[in-house]
Amino acid sequence: MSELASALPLSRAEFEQALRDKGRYYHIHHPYHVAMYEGRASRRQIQGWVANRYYYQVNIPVKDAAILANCRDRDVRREWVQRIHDHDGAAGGEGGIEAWIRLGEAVGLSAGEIRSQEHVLPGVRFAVDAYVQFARAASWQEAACSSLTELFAPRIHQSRLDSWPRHYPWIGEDGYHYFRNRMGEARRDVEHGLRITLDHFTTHEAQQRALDILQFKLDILWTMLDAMSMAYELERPPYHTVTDKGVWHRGLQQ
Ligand SMILES: O=C(O)c1cc(C(=O)O)c2c(n1)C(=O)C(=O)c1cc(C(=O)O)[nH]c1-2
Repeated sequence: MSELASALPLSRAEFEQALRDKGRYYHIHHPYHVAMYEGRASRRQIQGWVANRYYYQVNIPVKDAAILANCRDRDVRREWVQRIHDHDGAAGGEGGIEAWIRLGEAVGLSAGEIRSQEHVLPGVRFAVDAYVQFARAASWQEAACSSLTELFAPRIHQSRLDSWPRHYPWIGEDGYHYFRNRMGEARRDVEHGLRITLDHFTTHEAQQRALDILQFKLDILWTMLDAMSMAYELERPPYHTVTDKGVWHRGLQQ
């Protein structure tokens, strides 16, 4: 192929397909996640996942606020702001963060324990912080593109709804609201994020960058589960060779 031909951009449909093809690296394939939906996860592994993922949940609206702060397009902001309401809860309604705490209670954690972030591992914290930092520093279009792992999220939420009640009857029914709510919200979010991405990244170089951005986000999700595998599956939490106490820091920006 000549250099000129290789520099041609993908068509809109081909570019969308290339983004969707990144789904093969989604954390649904991480062994920690596979163990959870195949019923091989211990109670402690599920509790550890829920407690650690709380840090992702509370940072999503902060990340979305950073996108809004960088965006001068009122129409985009009007649509994007809905994501903050979804997680923080609009007046009178429960938001995703509250629903996540209910999931935590349903798996046997207390609300205080979850909110304190005492179980959040440094590796999870660093991965999530990298996502928020990226959204602050990047253009709003690039940050919107980084949310596109949500293309693959309805399937992962569905996999939990299909398998968890069967494998883990000890989890209370009240815990499943979060996953149910996200099925519709993620589809709507992704339609918007995809529109922005397909409109903005139109040259060959820009499309390659969008694919790199999506890979960066996939790396974040995968790395979070790597940290959890070390702590709750391999029993090698940070400093395990030195102490059995969780001495790591709990965040410097509380
Ligand atoms: O449970 C999951 O596996 C999962 C994954 C993702 C994702 O792919 O980033 C999100 C969510 N859940 C989620 O609940 C959510 O609200 C969410 C927002 C975003 C984002 O990047 O803006 N990703 C995700």
